[in-house]
Amino acid sequence: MSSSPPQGTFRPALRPGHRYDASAARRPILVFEGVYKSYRADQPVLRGLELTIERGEFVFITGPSGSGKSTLLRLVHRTEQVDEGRILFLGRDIARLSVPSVPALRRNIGFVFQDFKLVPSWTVFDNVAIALEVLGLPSRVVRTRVGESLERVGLAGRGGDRARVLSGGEQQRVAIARAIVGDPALILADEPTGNLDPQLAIDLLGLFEDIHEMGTTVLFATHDRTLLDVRARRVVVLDDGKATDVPQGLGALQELFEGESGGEGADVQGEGADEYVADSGVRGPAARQVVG
Ligand SMILES: Nc1ncnc2c1ncn2[C@@H]1O[C@H](COP(=O)(O)OP(=O)(O)OP(=O)(O)O)[C@@H](O)[C@H]1O
Repeated sequence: MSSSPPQGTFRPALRPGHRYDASAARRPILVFEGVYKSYRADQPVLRGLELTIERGEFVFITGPSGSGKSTLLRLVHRTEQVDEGRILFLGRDIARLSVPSVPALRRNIGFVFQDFKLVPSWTVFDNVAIALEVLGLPSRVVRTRVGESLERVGLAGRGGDRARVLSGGEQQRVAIARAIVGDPALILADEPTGNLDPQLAIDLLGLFEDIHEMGTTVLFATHDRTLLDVRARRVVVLDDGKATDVPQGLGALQELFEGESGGEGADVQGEGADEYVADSGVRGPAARQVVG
């Protein structure tokens, strides 16, 4: 049922035309119930995964390479579909959302990728603005909100620069600005610091923490042990297709990380526009502009 939200509250809108659902806003933001996912029948990735994320949490998702961290995030974003089980976003089963409702889901979710997925030849401003332009917002609103977002990530005044002239850390800040410009309830970050040196990685983590402080739920997938040690946070380990909470300070992470070699390389300047548009469920003239 739709009604007016109290001032300053989160406005979940999971169906086109439904601007606010008061009961949805009280539910855990994400519940995984018996989730199974495999890409090949003989290699299941998630096997009956159970996990609840409350609104306002900051949760690290970690685990060995290939344990399914990216898969889990992609299932939430409906880039992949569960084989069995349910993922409830504010009480609604993501797998059961109709195709026209998927963009509404994604409007509530910002996604930050390891390889940034910027368009190198575009300006910083345009790389962020695209997330709002595809929603058809007036250019005056887009200008204001992009300016605010760039300020939040420490890039005020850089809007006119081409993305390709920015450092890796700055490019990831642009990607974060793009993820938050729509004021999402949830940020999914998939190894967002994997291409950055250790100090930059810690700086970037601080930025995600600032965003979290403003009320956004953050799911941060990483196998960078250093980041997990920066501050006591909820840490969920994926292994054998299941999710387990790791008690802080019990040395459990030590065992997990033995033999792990840290982040993998990726193409920083990779052509990201097509994937971003595809991932965003963006269609229509703006999408053609991006892809073209
Ligand atoms: N689109 C796909 N098609 C086939 N197999 C896939 C696909 N995506 C992932 N996989 C496989 O599923 C498993 C889990 O991959 P995923 O990328 O989710 O793990 P991860 O924990 O994020 O790994 P990493 O830490 O190395 O990034 C891996 O064995 C991977 O090869």
